[in-house]
Amino acid sequence: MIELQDIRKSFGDKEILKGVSAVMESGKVNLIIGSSGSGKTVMMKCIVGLMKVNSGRILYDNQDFTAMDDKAKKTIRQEIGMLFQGSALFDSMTVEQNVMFPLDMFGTGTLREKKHRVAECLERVQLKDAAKKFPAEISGGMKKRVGIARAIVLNPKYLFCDEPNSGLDPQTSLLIDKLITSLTKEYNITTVINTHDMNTVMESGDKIVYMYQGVKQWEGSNKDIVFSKDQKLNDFIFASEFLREAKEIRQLEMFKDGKWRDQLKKEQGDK
Ligand SMILES: Nc1ncnc2c1ncn2[C@@H]1O[C@H](COP(=O)(O)OP(=O)(O)OP(=O)(O)O)[C@@H](O)[C@H]1O
Repeated sequence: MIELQDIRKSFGDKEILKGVSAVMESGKVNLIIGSSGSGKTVMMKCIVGLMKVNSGRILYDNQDFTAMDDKAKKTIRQEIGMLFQGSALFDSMTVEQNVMFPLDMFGTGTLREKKHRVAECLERVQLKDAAKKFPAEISGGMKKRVGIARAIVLNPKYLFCDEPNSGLDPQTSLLIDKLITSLTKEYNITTVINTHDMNTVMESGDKIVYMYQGVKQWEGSNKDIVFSKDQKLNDFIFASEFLREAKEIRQLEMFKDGKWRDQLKKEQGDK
């Protein structure tokens, strides 16, 4: 679990994060959504320590990351897996060498054990047959899966993914989302995803934090979204006529199923 307590971040006199508090839960895919410039990337960089907050606290499983010395921060960093936008693979290395890289940097164990772990991760993302290929020889979706294998090779407790579906077609995106969700649940990882992808929001959004101009405007799950009355969130998610109609149909279906009672209760607590 990662807890943000009233974090603020400014550049000069421009305040980008205006006191954000949120909980990123373990075993869940926690999504950060919001329009361009709302502060999602700055927030993620603050959480992983690439940027320093001006005030507030960030707790990794109750340990105050913001108050740690460099040595303690390094320990937390070794428990973090990162999937970068565009996969960020090394072009001159094969798929298996790319996945081996974090093990060579931070891992312990013999070469044989490391190779075994790489094979295990490639198997998990169904890329065993591509082990000897170079990034230029595989598709965008496969590159993402290599990125995922590399991100999980050190058994992270925390996984950060920046726009994991950028540049992928909707079907491949769904496969990537499902893979990230199943790994998150299987290994009880606290996964944090920064995304614009509405399919991801609807399919994988166990926990969603919606950012608006540096403020946490709304939080809830993909099921709550259908019943949310937050106008800013609705304008952002259901931007097209088509999606607004789809939302109404979904509400009707839930109404018929009787699922609306729980949602209505939640809605009353919604802004
Ligand atoms: N290093 C920096 N120095 C100054 N301003 C910055 C810096 N990084 C980000 N910003 C500003 O912070 C604001 C939020 O940027 P951020 O990248 O977090 O937005 P975002 O929500 O991730 O947008 P997008 O969806 O387009 O990636 C923007 O106004 C941006 O110009």
